[in-house]
Amino acid sequence: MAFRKEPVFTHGKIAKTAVLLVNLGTPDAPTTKAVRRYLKQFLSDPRVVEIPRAIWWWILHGAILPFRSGKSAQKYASIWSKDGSPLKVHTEKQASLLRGYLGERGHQVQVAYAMRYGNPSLPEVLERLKTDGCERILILPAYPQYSGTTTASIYDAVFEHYAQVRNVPELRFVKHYHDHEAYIQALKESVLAHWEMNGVSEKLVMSFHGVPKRTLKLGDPYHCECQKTARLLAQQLGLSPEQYLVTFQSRFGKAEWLQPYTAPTLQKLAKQGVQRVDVICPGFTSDCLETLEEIGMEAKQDFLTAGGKEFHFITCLNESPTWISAMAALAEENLIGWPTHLSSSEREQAKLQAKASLQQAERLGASQ
Ligand SMILES: C=CC1=C(C)c2cc3[nH]c(cc4nc(cc5[nH]c(cc1n2)c(C)c5CCC(=O)O)C(CCC(=O)O)=C4C)c(C)c3C=C
Ligand SMILES: [Fe+2]
Ligand SMILES: [Fe+2]
Repeated sequence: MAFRKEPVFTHGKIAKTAVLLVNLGTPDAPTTKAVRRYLKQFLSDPRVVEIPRAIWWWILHGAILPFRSGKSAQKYASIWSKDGSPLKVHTEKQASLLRGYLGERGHQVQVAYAMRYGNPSLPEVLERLKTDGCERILILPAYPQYSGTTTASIYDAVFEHYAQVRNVPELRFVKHYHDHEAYIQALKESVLAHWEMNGVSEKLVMSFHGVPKRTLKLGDPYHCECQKTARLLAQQLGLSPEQYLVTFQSRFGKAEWLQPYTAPTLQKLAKQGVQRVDVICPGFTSDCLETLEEIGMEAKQDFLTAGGKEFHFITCLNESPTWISAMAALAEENLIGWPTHLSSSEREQAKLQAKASLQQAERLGASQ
């Protein structure tokens, strides 16, 4: 086994702490070539598709990549911003804001972000944190609900990287925060802000990314965690069971996924005479292809074509202040026991740095 090259151990070096926000990832460009590269990495992950490797290799390379890459690239092109993929733009801004919030709360931590698939890659960012002297790393997945297909895949990639490293840092992982008070509060505020601007709809549809149904029977808690998030959010909003629905979107392949599916449910609601729906995607912390295109464009069209009159998509948490402070609270709770607190002079310095990073995030926001 050949380990990665690393610096000689030196005495007295101050060990730093990092919070690493990890999201799913996205293509580098909305082109067939870049989408193909991304899909190949994503769909080759045995956590994502559980079909035996030899069979799946033929299906992936013979049927999926040649056809899906171009179609997906067109969809990506319809949501691409001048700064790049929305998922990446939001994740970068969130990390920058989180750095500011944690600094203001008196923590001396580095905050970085990485992608499970695509760039900036997890190995590349973990390597950079090592070079920067980070001896403690808290991994914060961008997924509130745990799933073997997403959260555990981040764990795999982290372990796989450190399997090649001699001096492995202290590691902590946030598993989930589907029922965390601050996350539910951030969702509640985004719905209330939407209602204040647009009035209240007849139904609030809470659409989560789907997974194959069999994973539920095989022990994946994802379905239950989605249901719990929905129940807590509905409670906070004072909604009765008739006023909201939980649905699952983005089905891939022919097998059954978690039901009810989002698009057919919206069509059914329109046919039943529901005139207006609000759709929120609580499982996505950043807007991305699945929310902006699949919900904001495709599902909207489905609802209107089936006779619905008004379709409102409630944007994801993105850079909302309650969400960034929820992330800061989550990080803080999981940093307990690690020496991240600053002396009073260091605190003053951190406040200045925090101000600078907030300004940088605002500049990034202004250029969006
Ligand atoms: C093939 C199986 C897939 C599983 C299982 C799956 C689970 C899953 N995904 C997310 C979050 C996101 N998925 C996104 C895109 C996306 N997802 C799949 C497939 C599976 N996802 C594909 C093939 C794609 C790519 C787009 C396409 O070709 O349709 C995204 C958006 C990424 C972006 O660039 O904007 C997110 C986010 C979760 C939370 C999840 C299980 C819980
Ligand atoms: Fe997905
Ligand atoms: Fe369940």
